[in-house]
Amino acid sequence: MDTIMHVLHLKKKYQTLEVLKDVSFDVKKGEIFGILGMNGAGKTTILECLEGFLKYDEGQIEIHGQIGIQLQSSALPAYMKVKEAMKLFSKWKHAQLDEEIVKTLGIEEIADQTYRELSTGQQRRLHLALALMGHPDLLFLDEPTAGLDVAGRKALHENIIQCRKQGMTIVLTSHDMNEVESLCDRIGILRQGKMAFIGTVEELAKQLGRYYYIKVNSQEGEEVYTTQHIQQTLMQICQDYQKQNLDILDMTVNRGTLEQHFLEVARRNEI
Ligand SMILES: Nc1ncnc2c1ncn2[C@@H]1O[C@H](COP(=O)(O)OP(=O)(O)OP(=O)(O)O)[C@@H](O)[C@H]1O
Repeated sequence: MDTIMHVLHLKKKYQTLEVLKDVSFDVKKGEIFGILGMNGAGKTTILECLEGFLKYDEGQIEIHGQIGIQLQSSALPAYMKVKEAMKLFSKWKHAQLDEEIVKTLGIEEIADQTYRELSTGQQRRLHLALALMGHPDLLFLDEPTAGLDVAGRKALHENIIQCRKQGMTIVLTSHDMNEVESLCDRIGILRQGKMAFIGTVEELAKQLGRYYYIKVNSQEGEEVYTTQHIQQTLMQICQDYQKQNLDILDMTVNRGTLEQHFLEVARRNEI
C-alpha cells in the first residue's frame, strides 16, 4: 500500500513543556489511522502540526495529496445559517459537496438553522460536510464523535466508513476504544512524547496478550480465570466442573480488551 503521509522526528514544545519529543509514523493510503493517548499526551498537538495550524520545532511532515480538516466545536459564527456556511466554504474551496454526502449527513434538513441552534451531533455532521468539500485525499478528525449519543455515533461511524470506501485516508483521535476497534485499521499510541506502539489492534493484543481471560458461566454463576497456559487450564476447568456436577452453560476466551492493552502501553514508564 502506498504511503500518503510521512511524519519523521516531530518535536514540539510549548514554552518549557516538551509535548512531542520524537514522533515518527507513516499513514498508508486508504487506511483509517487512530492516534491514541491519555489526556494531555499530545494528540491534538500532532493533528494541528499536520494540519498546518501549529508550527513545530523540528522534524518533517510529508503529505501527498489534499487535506480536509474538521472544525473544532463552536468554530463558526453563532448566527450563521448552515446553508450560508456551506456557501462560504464552497466559494473558499472552489468545490461543491456531492449530493450523496449532503443527503447522508442530513444537511438539507438543517440548512435553514443557525449554527447555535444545532445539536452537538448536527454540528459534527456539518463539520464533517465542510471538511469533505473538495474531496480531500486525507481527512483529519479530532475526536469526531465525542459527546454524541449511541445513534449519533453510529451514524457518524457509517459516514466515516463511507469516506474510506470512496478512497479517502483518515487520521483520527479518540478516547473511545469501541470506536477505535471498529473503525481503525492501525493505531499509534502516544506516550511521553513518542509513539510507544504502532500497528493493528490484533498486533497490540499479540504483543501484550500474555494472559488469556476465561469466563465460565454455570448454574452457580460466572467465574473468570486468568492463565498463560490455555490448554492446561481449559482441561482443568472442565474436569473441576464435571467433578462438582456443574454444567458449563457458556464459556468465552479472550486475550484482554483493547482498553486493557491501551492502558498498559499508555501508562508504562519504559518501553
Ligand atoms: N497553546 C498551548 N500552550 C501551552 N500548553 C499547551 C497548549 N496547547 C496544549 N498544551 C499542553 O500540551 C499538552 C498536550 O495537549 P494536547 O491538547 O495536544 O493533548 P491531547 O492528547 O489532545 O489531550 P486530550 O486527550 O485531553 O484532548 C497538554 O499538557 C496541554 O496542556
